[in-house]
Amino acid sequence: MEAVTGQHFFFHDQPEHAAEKDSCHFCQLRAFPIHQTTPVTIVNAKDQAVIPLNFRFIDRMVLGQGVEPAEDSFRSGCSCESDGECQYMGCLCLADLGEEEGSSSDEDEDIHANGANGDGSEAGRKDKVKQKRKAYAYHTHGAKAGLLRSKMLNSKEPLYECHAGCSCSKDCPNRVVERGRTIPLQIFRTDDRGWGVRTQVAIKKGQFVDRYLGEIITSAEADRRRAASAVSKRKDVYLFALDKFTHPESLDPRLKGPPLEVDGEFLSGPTRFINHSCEPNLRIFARVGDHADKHIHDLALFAIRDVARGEELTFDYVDGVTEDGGGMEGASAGDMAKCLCKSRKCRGYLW
Ligand SMILES: C[S@@+](CC[C@H](N)C(=O)[O-])C[C@H]1O[C@@H](n2cnc3c(N)ncnc32)[C@H](O)[C@@H]1O
Repeated sequence: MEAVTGQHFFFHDQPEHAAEKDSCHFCQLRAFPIHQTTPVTIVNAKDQAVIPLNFRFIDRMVLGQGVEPAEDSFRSGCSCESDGECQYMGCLCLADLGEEEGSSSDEDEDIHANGANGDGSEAGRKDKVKQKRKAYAYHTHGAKAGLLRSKMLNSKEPLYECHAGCSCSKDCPNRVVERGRTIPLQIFRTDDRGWGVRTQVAIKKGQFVDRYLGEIITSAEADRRRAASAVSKRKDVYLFALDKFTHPESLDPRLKGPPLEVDGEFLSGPTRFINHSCEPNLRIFARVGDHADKHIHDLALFAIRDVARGEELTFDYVDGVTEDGGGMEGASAGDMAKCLCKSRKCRGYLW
């Protein structure tokens, strides 16, 4: 670790080291536009290991061969007249959501705190309850503004957000993932699971942490990479299928399947180093901006409980789903990767 940090601090601002600088992980992280306010740091106080040299930090998805975003003619966005409208029926970005059956307890908190026009009046509260409202994912008011509402935390529903093609501003409350990471993270060497990630600030339940980035590849290319990997189960931990909207009868040929996959093994952000826990503090959600890009939807990590500053971040790699419903039948223990999460709810194996 000292060897690489020394090179970075003493040589990477010199033009003759440009090639070396390009492959330096510290320089890649420093080049992120949000580095000054929201840095990602790397520390190893355990051993001499360094981040794999064939890995590169990126801050946006990379589209692999044969993967195309939607054509401009298929793009759309909402035409809401103000940011506040982007949580109600009529915002095109929420068009795929069912209407809510009455208000949830989460919404009641917003209503009681603010009333219809933010004046806290009882009349305003009643008006607001009467309004038809879409199942907008985030709290809009008060201390919880921008946090995922409780009912979303346990849901497998995708998050629909406004985006660059919309008429609302970049401050629209429905652009939480789009605005990006606001939490400084540290990649650190764990005692027993290689690298892990911890937060440098306290995180609130429902707060967005970061996206899982990587190279978006076709399913054929993902299969090829699995086969080429010496231990294919190991390859699986870096591959995530973008299958949230995949359906064999979809009218969109790109959503009929098989889905595209994200490979974070060699190109990714800090979330690629987050370890698994059977009792995690984060959960991964599918997030879509422009509906024309559902085939390349985002994978967004949110806190599902309050997380203390310095705590290691984890998510459940299989989101609680085991092939046989939780038991170990059908697979021999020798094939399975032992889980070291040490939680009370540990299932014993990663997959
Ligand atoms: C996506 S990577 C996470 C970062 C990884 N620790 C590293 O050093 O690059 C997944 C790999 O981390 C290790 N890992 C993650 N969570 C684990 C756990 N709960 N128990 C044991 N190993 C774990 C396994 O080796 C797994 O294949």
